[in-house]
Amino acid sequence: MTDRQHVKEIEQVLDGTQTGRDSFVSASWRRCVEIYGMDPARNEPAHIVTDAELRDHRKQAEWMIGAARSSLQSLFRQVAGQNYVLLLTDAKGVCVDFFGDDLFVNDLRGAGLYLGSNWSEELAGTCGVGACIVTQEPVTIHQDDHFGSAHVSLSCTAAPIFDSLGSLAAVLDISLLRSPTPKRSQNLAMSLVTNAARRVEMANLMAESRRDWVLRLSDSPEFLDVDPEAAVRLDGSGRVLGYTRGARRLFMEEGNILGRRIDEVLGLTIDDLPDLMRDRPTEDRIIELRDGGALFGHAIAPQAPRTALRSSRQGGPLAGLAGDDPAMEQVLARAAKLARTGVPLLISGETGTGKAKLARTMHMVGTASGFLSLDCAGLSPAALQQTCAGVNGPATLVLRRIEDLPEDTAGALAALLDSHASLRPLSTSCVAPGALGLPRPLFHRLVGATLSLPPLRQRQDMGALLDRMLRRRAPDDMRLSPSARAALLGRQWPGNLRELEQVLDVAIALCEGRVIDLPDLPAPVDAGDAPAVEESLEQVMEACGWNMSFAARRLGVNRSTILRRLRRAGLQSPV
Ligand SMILES: Nc1ncnc2c1ncn2[C@@H]1O[C@H](COP(=O)(O)OP(=O)(O)OP(=O)(O)O)[C@@H](O)[C@H]1O
Repeated sequence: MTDRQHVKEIEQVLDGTQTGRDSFVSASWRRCVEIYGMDPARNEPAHIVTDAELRDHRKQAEWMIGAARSSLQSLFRQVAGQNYVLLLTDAKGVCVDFFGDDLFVNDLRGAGLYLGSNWSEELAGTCGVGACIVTQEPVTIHQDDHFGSAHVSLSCTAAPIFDSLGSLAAVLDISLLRSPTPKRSQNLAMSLVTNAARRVEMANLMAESRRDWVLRLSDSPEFLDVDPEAAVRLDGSGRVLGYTRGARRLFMEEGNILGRRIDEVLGLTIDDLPDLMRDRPTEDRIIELRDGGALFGHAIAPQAPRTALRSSRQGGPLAGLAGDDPAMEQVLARAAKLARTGVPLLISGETGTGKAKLARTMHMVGTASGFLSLDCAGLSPAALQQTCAGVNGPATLVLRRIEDLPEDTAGALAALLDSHASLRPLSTSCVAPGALGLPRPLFHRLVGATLSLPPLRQRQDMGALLDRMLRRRAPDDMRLSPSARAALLGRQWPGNLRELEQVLDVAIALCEGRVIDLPDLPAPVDAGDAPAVEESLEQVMEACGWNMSFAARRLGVNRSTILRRLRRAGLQSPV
């Protein structure tokens, strides 16, 4: 297109003729003439700020330049050899960081694709950065989409970067000096630049959230831990302190979520966050949305310790583990006092009573920043060492089902704890401390104090637990009929909280309307099979007629574990 044709098309657009341009281009042309008073025939070169002004702009944008650097570097590597240049501009359109091929520096500088160029729309006319600042959306301004004829050889694709309060902070632009004619040739550039902008927002949110919770969200479990789509920053009471643009889009219908509590927009509370930490399988970390959809969540605990809880009564994550139950209150008050010490702890209780959850929550209110969690069944010395190899600095080591620790790993674990004094072990076990059968040296490295969780059937806060679990799993207005509630309160719950969660999941799935009734409840599993946690191995064996398969099933372990435990305890069948 010649300059004359370009000017003519701009005039047609101003007269209201549709010429096939994207609407945001036509709108920008109109602003250029009607608001900034620009002449379509102009051929002005790029606007470059002075060195002193550039220093000022860079200084103001220092935090953003830092947050964006590694994303820009990786984006530049992806487009290496394809003549793309990357510009990071501040919210006013001044280029504060730049990645381009040294071979073309003079050409790039001449075209304004360089440090210090000012691409605000009121100076440069229609351009990628300028249109992005005005629309706050990603845009491609391709060749003669540009207003000024000086820029019509360029193709510029720009995406906005927002700070965690939702204000425009910067623009990331990827440009070509010369490009193929079809605009769609820049579709890949658009996807690269929007993804890079999302990662910069994420890096920025993470950097400013060291003392707060971050909840990262993704609709696919594969990307949850590596490249999530959205994130929110939460204070200790679950209020939203900041978010990425992805989260703003996600909660669009909720309006502004800043300052609101997360349970007002998602089916979870701050107390649920420990369940969404990385030690849980990704596919278990599901969060229900209010519109019936679901997302996967990854919660990252504050890295710096919060103020100590003097007692669980004062609120906070530990208090969220129970309602009004005297036994739980005692356990949690003790847990709150022990959480911030380095004392090794054993948490015992029947299967599903919430031992692992209590361990994670204690880590959260404790002082250690690192967090490791290992299942002891079948754990080899090599796997143990490999998991703990990268530890530097204070870390919590959760050892789940310590009673299943293979004999040959016991020595390695004792040695590891001796060589890593900053590792604090929190072990969980379904058998009473006295029946653990661990070698004495290891036992005393693991059990400085004990916490024993009551079985669900003995808890007096089951009503509150039921309501809380239902609120988290079902739509807001779903409730239990009085007879369904009474039936649940009367059950034995050999699988404890885990079983309760599963029964509710089944009931929610089977329920036709909004009221869960008796027929929706799955039948209780035979309470006679329930193992009593504090039962000794000998008692279990006797109850099972010394049949190892029965005993294995009753304790929820395999036969070889029973054999090993019998050997350790020096027990033999009386017949
Ligand atoms: N206080 C609680 N309130 C609500 N749900 C809970 C609570 N504690 C645990 N849960 C839920 O119950 C289930 C079992 O919890 P957890 O894995 O901590 O039990 P556990 O005692 O470690 O089990 P096991 O010994 O079988 O490994 C989990 O899904 C967890 O989210």
